[in-house]
Amino acid sequence: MTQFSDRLWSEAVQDVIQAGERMDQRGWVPATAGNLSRRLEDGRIAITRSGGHKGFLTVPDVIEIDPAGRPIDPMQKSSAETLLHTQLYAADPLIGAVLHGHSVAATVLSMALAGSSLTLAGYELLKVFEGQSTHDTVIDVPVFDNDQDIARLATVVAPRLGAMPAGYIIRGHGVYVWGRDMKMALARLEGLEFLLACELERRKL
Ligand SMILES: CSCCC(=O)C(=O)COP(=O)(O)O
Ligand SMILES: [Zn+2]
Repeated sequence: MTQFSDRLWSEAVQDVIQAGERMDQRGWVPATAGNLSRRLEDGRIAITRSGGHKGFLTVPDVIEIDPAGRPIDPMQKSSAETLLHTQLYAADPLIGAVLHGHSVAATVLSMALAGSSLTLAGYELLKVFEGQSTHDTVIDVPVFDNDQDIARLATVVAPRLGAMPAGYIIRGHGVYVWGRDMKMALARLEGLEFLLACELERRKL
């Protein structure tokens, strides 16, 4: 490994650690919930180890996987949801970071909804999502039933991947959001979580 690629790896690991801290500050990664990944400019993928608190990540908690989701070191165990990250990287070469959190709003709202999508309309903050320039728009956020078989869940997610400007929700579980880099993924996650919290509040009125 060259000095240059070492630097890339260190930056990616720091991005993941800092994003985990930020998600924890917002209450989106309770207990051992959530997982985070970052694709490097050279194509390598850094992802969180399975288990452990994502708000207190250290350098060895971020490990390298190949594009199929296999840890480069077979002794290491990457996130149980690794395939949901790698399917996004495979679908879009512009994606540089993927975040998964378990917020109260995403969990409660998706359990209250019967359908396969949540409609968000009229919010100024919708403009945080790709291609949106006005509040006067409607975004459908896909909601998939939870499944402990992540490979099977990935096959259910796959057909809708092209039309997810705000990410997607797994019912009773959490959200998946991504971006061209970690900063963008965090902004989108913050935007989606804000809107989910708004929807939850609206239902109480
Ligand atoms: C107690 S959280 C259950 C697993 C999960 O949904 C999650 O996000 C964390 O799994 P990981 O293997 O990435 O730690
Ligand atoms: Zn999860």
